[in-house]
Amino acid sequence: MKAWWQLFSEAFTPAECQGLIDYALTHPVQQGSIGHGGANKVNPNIRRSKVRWLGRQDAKLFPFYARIADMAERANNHAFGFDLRQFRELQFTEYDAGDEGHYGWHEDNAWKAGLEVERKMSMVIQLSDPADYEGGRLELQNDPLGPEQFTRRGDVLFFPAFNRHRVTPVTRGRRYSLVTWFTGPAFR
Ligand SMILES: O=C(O)CCC(=O)C(=O)O
Ligand SMILES: [Fe+2]
Repeated sequence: MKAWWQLFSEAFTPAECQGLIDYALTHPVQQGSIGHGGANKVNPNIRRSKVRWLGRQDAKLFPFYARIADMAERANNHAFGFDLRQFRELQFTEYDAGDEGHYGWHEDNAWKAGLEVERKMSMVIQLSDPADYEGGRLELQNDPLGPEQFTRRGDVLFFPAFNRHRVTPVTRGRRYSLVTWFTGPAFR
């Protein structure tokens, strides 16, 4: 592993980001949960956000998934060197100032013994125009992002799932992000 994160700045255009938001909002909404596998729980103290799942089988999204797969491979080859086999559905996330949308410090992998496959690399895409919200900063524990980094619409960030991170409360407006995880044989 050579870095704690890898950023592709403005990899998607504002129009692409808006198109994704509009399309994602047509999907059924759920309350964001925490935990993995069968143990998913809703705990608003740790996480307050709404999620919508964008299916892997949706032909409309194939080109988009292909671009993500390509970037993921470049990020992994360049920065992490993990053994990754596949990636999950896209999670479209909504954080609203109205209910102080946030997600407290957490890791995305499970650190559970006996797992065959686990989340190893995480990805977040910044879909919202930064003028549309305040707060809602993604913070990384290891090698923190600078104040200007990962603030632009269309920015794509990859990091090891075990780099602890959080999203600070949204204090004005609404922030949308797109998240997915790349899995492979569990860390040993
Ligand atoms: O929305 C974000 O910026 C990150 C969300 C996150 O960490 C997660 O869903 O695991
Ligand atoms: Fe996360």
